[in-house]
Amino acid sequence: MTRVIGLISGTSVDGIDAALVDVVGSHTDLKVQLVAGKTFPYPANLRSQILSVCSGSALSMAELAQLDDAIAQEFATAALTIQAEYDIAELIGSHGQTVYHRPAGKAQKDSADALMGYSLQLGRGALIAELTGITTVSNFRSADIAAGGQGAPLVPIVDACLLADPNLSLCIQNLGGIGNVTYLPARGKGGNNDESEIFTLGDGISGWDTGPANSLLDLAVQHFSGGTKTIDEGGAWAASGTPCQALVEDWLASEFFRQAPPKSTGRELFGVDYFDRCLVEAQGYNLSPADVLATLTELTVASIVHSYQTFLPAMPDRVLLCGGGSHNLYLKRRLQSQLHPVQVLTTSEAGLNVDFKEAIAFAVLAAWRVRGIPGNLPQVTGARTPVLLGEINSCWHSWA
Ligand SMILES: Nc1ncnc2c1ncn2[C@@H]1O[C@H](COP(=O)(O)OP(=O)(O)OP(=O)(O)O)[C@@H](O)[C@H]1O
Ligand SMILES: CC(=O)N[C@H]1[C@@H]2OC[C@@H](O2)[C@@H](O)[C@@H]1O[C@H](C)C(=O)O
Repeated sequence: MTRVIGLISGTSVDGIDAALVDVVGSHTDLKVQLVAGKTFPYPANLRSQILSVCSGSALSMAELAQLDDAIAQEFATAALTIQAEYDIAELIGSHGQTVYHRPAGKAQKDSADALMGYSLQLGRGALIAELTGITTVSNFRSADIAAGGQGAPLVPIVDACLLADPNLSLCIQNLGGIGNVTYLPARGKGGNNDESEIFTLGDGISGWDTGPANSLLDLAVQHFSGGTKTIDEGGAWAASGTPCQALVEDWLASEFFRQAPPKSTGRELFGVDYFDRCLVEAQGYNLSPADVLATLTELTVASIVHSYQTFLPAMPDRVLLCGGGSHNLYLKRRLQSQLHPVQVLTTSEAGLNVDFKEAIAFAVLAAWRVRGIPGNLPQVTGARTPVLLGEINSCWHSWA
């Protein structure tokens, strides 16, 4: 058993999810026990600095260094706090804070080469290791990208190990700032049922980013509330509106939703500029703020359902939701209605906490990294091969 701390702040930039996890086994025998989980909100000024960088504001090198260290310090404090009342962890897996994600894509003008991806997560692991005295694995996406992959999503392999069902095909649908799905065929049907090797078992598994989940909803809430609210609690505001289907259909016709996997995205596409364009287009339909929120919720729902219908071999038997959007009851209800007769539940109902699944996944990926086990699924990210994910920042001084 290895006690590991998993740390991540996602595209919602709401704070650091920290999970103290006991990890046992490796692939199909993988077991995790969540000892403690807590979200540490960013200080308001740090959050707005990060959001501004994510929306394309320029930064000097000195400001970049300052931001990187400020984030690393918050992550280190989260790690020290989460384990304060428990036996200390041997390892940290820190995803860091994504501030820029450029997916691998089509050839650049005048070049035969496909454009390589680039993804930047701040909160350097070396500083977290130094401040906590715990060896820290960080920078998880770069090796997959160097191998020609998208660098995302990375969680599907952990979903496969922890959630695959012998009899039911599943979609594990994350509803964070951005949405992503892992498709898991029933283990007993068609797929390889080898208990020892996830990369052959990975045969029928697929996964990709589905598009915006909450990023546009949060921007809309902030806009319509004059900055007094950050989220639509339970989806109540959106539930009081009516979605404009004509707008949803227009938006769904855009390139990202038509693109076949492997694909990933971020706030670079579904951020402030996209939301501003949505607002302009909504003006033509005379929509109230509640109608705009309902319409943006419907975009999330339609993009998910459309991508399952288009890119999966068959609709799943069951969808398990996770991420903050699984607390949005209106979003959940609309998904349930559009996916009918597919059953919609949450990963918590399958034993994996909806709020800490991503942090748990990076704890597992860190444990694999130090044991020399690759962590990407090439058929998901598009990488040429499985690769070791993450850089190990050893903490020598804690051994002295
Ligand atoms: N009670 C709630 N009601 C409605 N929405 C909620 C609730 N709780 C969380 N959310 C939504 O979930 C978002 C946070 O989700 P989460 O923490 O999973 O995102 P993230 O991890 O930052 O994103 P990503 O998975 O894209 O990296 C919030 O910004 C909000 O929109
Ligand atoms: C670049 C980046 O941080 N991508 C995140 C983001 O948030 C959701 C979606 O976009 C997903 O693909 C990815 O995160 C999860 C943790 C992943 O890699 O599986």
